Amino acid sequence: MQKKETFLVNRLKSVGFAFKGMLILIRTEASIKVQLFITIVMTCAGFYFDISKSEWMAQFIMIGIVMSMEGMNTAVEYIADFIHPEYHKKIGLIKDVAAGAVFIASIIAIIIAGIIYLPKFL
Ligand SMILES: Nc1ncnc2c1ncn2[C@@H]1O[C@H](COP(=O)(O)OP(=O)(O)OP(=O)(O)O)[C@@H](O)[C@H]1O
Repeated sequence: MQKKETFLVNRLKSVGFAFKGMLILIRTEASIKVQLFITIVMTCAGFYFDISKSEWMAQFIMIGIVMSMEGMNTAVEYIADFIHPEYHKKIGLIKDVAAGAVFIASIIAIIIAGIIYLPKFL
């Protein structure tokens, strides 16, 4: 019983730390702010064009992937700046690759948005 409570308390604490991390991202990262704005716009567009259940799912999956990738990219940037604050070719490469991962997700998100919304204009 004691062990189970400790496990639960630890899980709750982890959720608290994760929530704190999410707030830090929203408060400090310009890209996350932009993505949140895009999320609001796309949600309004979803209601306006009355998109289907599967279109809502595709839209939110892509929003989730892009924003999570952005969060991981920020974490990589923090690690890189912490372990090597000075200029280094390898740090540049590491940051570029992490940013590239966000870029891939963003391109797919734009393609999915095109698949959902372009037919509504044609
Ligand atoms: N210490 C470094 N050494 C070498 N190149 C670096 C270094 N820091 C940044 N760069 C280069 O500058 C680019 C931008 O890095 P920066 O840390 O400013 O990210 P950012 O543009 O602020 O990203 P985000 O908008 O996602 O926060 C990197 O992708 C890399 O090419």
